[in-house]
Amino acid sequence: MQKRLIGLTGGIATGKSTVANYLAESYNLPILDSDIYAREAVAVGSAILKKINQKYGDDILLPDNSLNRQKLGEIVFESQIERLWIESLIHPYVRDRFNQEMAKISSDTLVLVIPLLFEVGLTNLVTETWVVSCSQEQQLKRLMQRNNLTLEQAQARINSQMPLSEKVKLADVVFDNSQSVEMLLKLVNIVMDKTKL
Ligand SMILES: CC(C)(COP(=O)(O)OP(=O)(O)OC[C@H]1O[C@@H](n2cnc3c(N)ncnc32)[C@H](O)[C@@H]1O)[C@@H](O)C(=O)NCCC(=O)NCCS
Ligand SMILES: Nc1ncnc2c1ncn2[C@@H]1O[C@H](COP(=O)(O)OP(=O)(O)OP(=O)(O)O)[C@@H](O)[C@H]1O
Repeated sequence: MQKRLIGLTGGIATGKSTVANYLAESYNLPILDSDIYAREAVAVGSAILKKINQKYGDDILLPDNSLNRQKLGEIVFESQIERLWIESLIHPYVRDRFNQEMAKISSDTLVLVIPLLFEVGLTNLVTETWVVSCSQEQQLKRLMQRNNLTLEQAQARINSQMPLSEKVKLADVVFDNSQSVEMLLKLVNIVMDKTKL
């Protein structure tokens, strides 16, 4: 039987992790998360971190030699050229890690959390696409609060992604996370009930 591979995406800070954590806890579904692999890619001692260090100097590292993510974030979300360079290093690694981990999991249903699912064209990895959405105002507010960003920094991160309205159009299933987390999780229950195989 064809495995059910759910590609969970959305805008930055719209609620993907909230949905993924709930699917893991309440439905016992295995979750693979591209942000985790992207962090693995730049681990201390990795070839990719060395390249980043060579390009941006020692200021891009923290005292323990790990990546200063805040500093790299300021660079890549301000410049498309820098972002494309980082992506060209990290995305092939992330794709390989997905393939490796997917091969190990025997469960019928699997969730792949991929913020850039549509931007990077990874939809061929999944059998259905879920988008978590919310209003622009809420997205900005949640992002600024969670990452302690200014309005300009948060807006730059949002602008670096495909507009949420376009992701909504491309999705098989859309979750409107404009209200409470409880409401979001209720929507997840409804979709899980309806799509039970
Ligand atoms: C720039 C970095 C160091 C900032 O790290 P930080 O800890 O602040 O953010 P984190 O990694 O937790 O990402 C948070 C969110 O930012 C968004 N985001 C990350 N990278 C990108 C990108 N290249 N383009 C658009 N949005 C992005 C995603 O929605 C992601 O969920 C980091 O995001 C990164 O390494 N990005 C490049 C790799 C990448 O494209 N990752 C996306 C998943 S493959
Ligand atoms: N319905 C909601 N009401 C209020 N806050 C919420 C709601 N849903 C999520 N949040 C908060 O918004 C922030 C973003 O949520 P979450 O981390 O799930 O988003 P994400 O899409 O996984 O983000 P990222 O793209 O950065 O990985 C978190 O601080 C979370 O607690």
